[in-house]
Amino acid sequence: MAKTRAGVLGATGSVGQRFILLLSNHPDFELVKLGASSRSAGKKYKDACNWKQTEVIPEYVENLVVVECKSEFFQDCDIVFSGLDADYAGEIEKEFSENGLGVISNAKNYRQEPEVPLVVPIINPEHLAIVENKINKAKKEGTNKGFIICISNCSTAGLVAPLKPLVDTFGPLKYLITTTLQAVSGAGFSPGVGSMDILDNVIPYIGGEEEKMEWETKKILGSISADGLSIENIPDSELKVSASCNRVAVIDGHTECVSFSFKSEKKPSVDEIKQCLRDYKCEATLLGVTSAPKQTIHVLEQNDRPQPRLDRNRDAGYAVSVGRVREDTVLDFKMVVLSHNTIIGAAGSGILIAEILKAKNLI
Ligand SMILES: NC(=O)C1=CN([C@@H]2O[C@H](COP(=O)(O)OP(=O)(O)OC[C@H]3O[C@@H](n4cnc5c(N)ncnc54)[C@H](OP(=O)(O)O)[C@@H]3O)[C@@H](O)[C@H]2O)C=CC1
Ligand SMILES: N[C@@H](CC(=O)OP(=O)(O)O)C(=O)O
Repeated sequence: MAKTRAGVLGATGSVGQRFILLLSNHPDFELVKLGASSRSAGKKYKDACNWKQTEVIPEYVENLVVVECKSEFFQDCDIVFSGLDADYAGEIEKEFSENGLGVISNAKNYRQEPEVPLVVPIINPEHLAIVENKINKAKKEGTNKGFIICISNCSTAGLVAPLKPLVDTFGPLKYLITTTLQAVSGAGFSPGVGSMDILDNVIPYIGGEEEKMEWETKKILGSISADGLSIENIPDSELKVSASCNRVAVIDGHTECVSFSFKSEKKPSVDEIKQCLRDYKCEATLLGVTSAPKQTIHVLEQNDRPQPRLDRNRDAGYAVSVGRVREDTVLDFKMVVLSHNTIIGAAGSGILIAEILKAKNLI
């Protein structure tokens, strides 16, 4: 099958670099275009970018010349991934979608639009039906086939991953409380978190993060409207979510301590919860797409797991790890969740979404 031609916006940043690594040597995609700010445009990628990954820059990417983020330069792309700074993503992604391009974005700008799916591909790929409906309509009517799909906030991705199979099996949640320990790569590279701020320290504030977690959870766990064109969030009156977010001196991998209660009086046992998580297979795995995790959720039994350094790369960062599942003295249950913030929390989710779209012949 012919490779799908891909572009990356914000290619020089933390998420952009992850996109490049995940796209290099990918059997389904060919990376053909890199975009960043006018500061980087015109330079070879290796000169424009302050590469901070533990793997080297893929050889063929080093000499690609970075272009400005204008849709006219990306018309040879079948799909565009965005790791743009949110201050600029709004205008740029809009211009791309208005000019016929499909954008899968890590930026927060369009997450709250009801017609834009907010997707954690191992959890709610069914929300992509909105884009499928839009593309089919555009094909039939010869109208603009551009679209935007948003990837969720990275901490929210880890949070909803174990909750969705539990909700599907044991019914809706009523209360949800989470305290996060978030890696520094989540803050990006420009300016990122200074070493004097984070070494020997914990910062108990990440601007806007708690609000995003509390809101996005209700959209991701929400449902598609009857006309198939938008998402209906779980109403605030049905689910109370409280998040407290902290930055810690970890490079990659967000850890979250999560407590929750079901709405129903009839509660599952701890063993039933663990079994439900172990049995869960995401649609990407069932479709057999390239990056799908073999095991979507790893349930760890050791008392001191999951840990970022030891567990973040399970299934190449596309899986989520859950440990310390136990009864809670205030809510029903509590557990610890770990997810790779720049893979399943960001760029990897973008790749997995594109693989699902490709498997369904939508790109
Ligand atoms: N880091 C993470 O774990 C996650 C990040 N996100 C989101 O993804 C996005 C990118 O984050 P991150 O990679 O951390 O950020 P970085 O600061 O590391 O990178 C930002 C990118 O945006 C580009 N850029 C900046 N200004 C402009 C402009 N005016 N026009 C075009 N491009 C511009 C930069 O290019 P240049 O080098 O030329 O300045 C760079 O490529 C953000 O919206 C962030 O909120 C989402 C989930 C997780
Ligand atoms: N705020 C997250 C990363 C991020 O950029 O999130 P969002 O995509 O919601 O802006 C963190 O600091 O770890």
